[in-house]
Amino acid sequence: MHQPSLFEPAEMLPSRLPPGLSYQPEFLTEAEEAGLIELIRSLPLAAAKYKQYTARRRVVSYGGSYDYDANRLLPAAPLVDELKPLRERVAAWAGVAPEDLVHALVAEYAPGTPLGWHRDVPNFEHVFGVSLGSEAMLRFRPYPPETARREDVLRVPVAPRSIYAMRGPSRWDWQHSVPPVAALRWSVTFRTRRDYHQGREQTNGVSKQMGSESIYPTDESTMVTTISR
Ligand SMILES: O=C(O)CCC(=O)C(=O)O
Ligand SMILES: [Fe+2]
Repeated sequence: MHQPSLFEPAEMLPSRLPPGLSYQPEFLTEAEEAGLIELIRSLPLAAAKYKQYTARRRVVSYGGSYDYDANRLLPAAPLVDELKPLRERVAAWAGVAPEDLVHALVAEYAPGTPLGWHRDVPNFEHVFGVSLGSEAMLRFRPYPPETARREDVLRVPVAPRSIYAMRGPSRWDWQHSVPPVAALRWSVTFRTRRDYHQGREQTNGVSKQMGSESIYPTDESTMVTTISR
């Protein structure tokens, strides 16, 4: 379960956060950020596909690639060596072993690129996201959507060089989205396997039924858009 930590200086955060969300600014130095951006520019990013749609952000994934037609996770290339130092840093921050971060997704958002409302695919449990380049707004709304009202949407600005964690309710009982970014931004998200945590921690009754996934397409990586408000 999420616990408040030193990483959450109250003055940096909106007054309400979805439970289970952690955020820390200045996780990386500017030099580290610049090095990562240079690396990402050399990676084979490609416009992601979601069923018949092509997403506007460009991505490359490591450790697994979700097939939205077959609704299953396919093997993907292992993490490139150059991203292993970042994975170690993220793992240390998150309190997990580096190799437990089995999935990594590098995403590039050109100016004007949004990411639609979704939950990440149910094969994974915790999600840790490092932001590079420019600020974005992460929005959260309760899930399932029919219970959501406009005033339930919470906005969490994520700065370049920051890191966030989505665990517990923020990961399973809320959807998230990113409205069109103003300037070029990248995120590197790492995920643990869902079954890795089973038996290790209480889930506090949080619903993790996969059945809902087919009704509301929920993407980890390649969603164009689902329901916008
Ligand atoms: O860019 C971000 O920080 C959000 C990424 C995201 O939600 C995802 O890849 O599932
Ligand atoms: Fe996501």
